[in-house]
Amino acid sequence: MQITVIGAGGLGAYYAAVLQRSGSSVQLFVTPRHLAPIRDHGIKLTTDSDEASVSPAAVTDQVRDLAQTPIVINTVKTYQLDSSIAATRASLLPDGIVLTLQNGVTSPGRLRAALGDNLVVPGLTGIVSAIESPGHVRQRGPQPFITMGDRPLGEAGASSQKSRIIQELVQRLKEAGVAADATGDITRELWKKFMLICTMSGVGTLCNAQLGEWRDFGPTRELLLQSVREVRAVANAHGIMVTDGDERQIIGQLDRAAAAATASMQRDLMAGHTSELSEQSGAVVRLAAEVGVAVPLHTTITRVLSLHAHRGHV
Ligand SMILES: NC(=O)C1=CN([C@@H]2O[C@H](COP(=O)(O)OP(=O)(O)OC[C@H]3O[C@@H](n4cnc5c(N)ncnc54)[C@H](OP(=O)(O)O)[C@@H]3O)[C@@H](O)[C@H]2O)C=CC1
Ligand SMILES: CC(C)(CO)C(=O)C(=O)O
Repeated sequence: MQITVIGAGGLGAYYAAVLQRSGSSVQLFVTPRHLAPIRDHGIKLTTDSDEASVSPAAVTDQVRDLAQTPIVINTVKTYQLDSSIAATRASLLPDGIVLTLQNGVTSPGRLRAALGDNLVVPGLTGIVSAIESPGHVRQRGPQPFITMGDRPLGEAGASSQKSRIIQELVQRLKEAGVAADATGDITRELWKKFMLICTMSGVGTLCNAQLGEWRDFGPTRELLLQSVREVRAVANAHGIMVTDGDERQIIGQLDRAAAAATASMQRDLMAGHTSELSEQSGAVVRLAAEVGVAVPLHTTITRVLSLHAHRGHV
């Protein structure tokens, strides 16, 4: 099966490599700094137990060179989404699908607005992976997973053609060693992950500490609980049925996560890089305003961290 992956960062290089290695034909669209390393040496994939080099079937940084494929996986960061639209459109067959894997809840709608209806399949991934240098990706920890919608965003009944493509992608990911599935309730799953990531990113950066320190200290643990509750309140006010059980599940995941963990947004802000703040706590604030829900903690996080972003570091 032919699959286009947009972006060769932590997610894109990892998924391009494992899909190509397990027999899919991957076309990889990259920014110029990734082109020569991957074209000349393939993707070097380092995991806790293994090291391999995999050459994608095709790699390019030119939209005009892209072939159309039935599946496009968009892995750029949320603040890079607009710049990736031309390549996403050019690499998609008219009856194909685009899978989004960004953290947050806004990417599927943004891509749908740009590309049109019935193409965009929202998804999320559990993985810890990062680029060591262009062409070299390192994945740590347990087996990655991907959960995706069982139909494109906004499509009422699943069209059999699109359902077939989604099931085929799930199968290809499983063959690549990824725990993949498709669900009829992807919006709820996205919001559950949103509760987790906004808390890790927002409270972690505000505290300027590793997860274990602020999670287990009474006063800042209150912020963890408040953050999860605020995001859930926004979800519920938008009609998304995130439950008490979901809330407990997310708090449990935060409690079990490694004490030394930090979110990528925290690391980005600390390093003075562009961050996903506006699509994490910033999006919580915007989405809360739409439904009249008060989110004082995420408002504070957004305001304080935007100062850090403006200054160039935490
Ligand atoms: N990495 C992880 O462990 C996880 C990440 N996520 C989410 O996944 C998303 C991606 O994260 P991650 O992979 O870590 O981010 P990275 O920054 O590592 O990767 C994004 C890549 O996309 C490239 N890119 C940007 N614009 C374009 C474009 N127009 N065309 C082609 N490529 C482009 C970037 O190029 P350049 O390098 O030149 O900037 C970069 O290599 C984020 O939303 C993140 O929150 C979710 C779960 C886990
Ligand atoms: C879940 C987690 C923390 C893993 O990388 C993440 O998505 C991020 O750092 O942005």
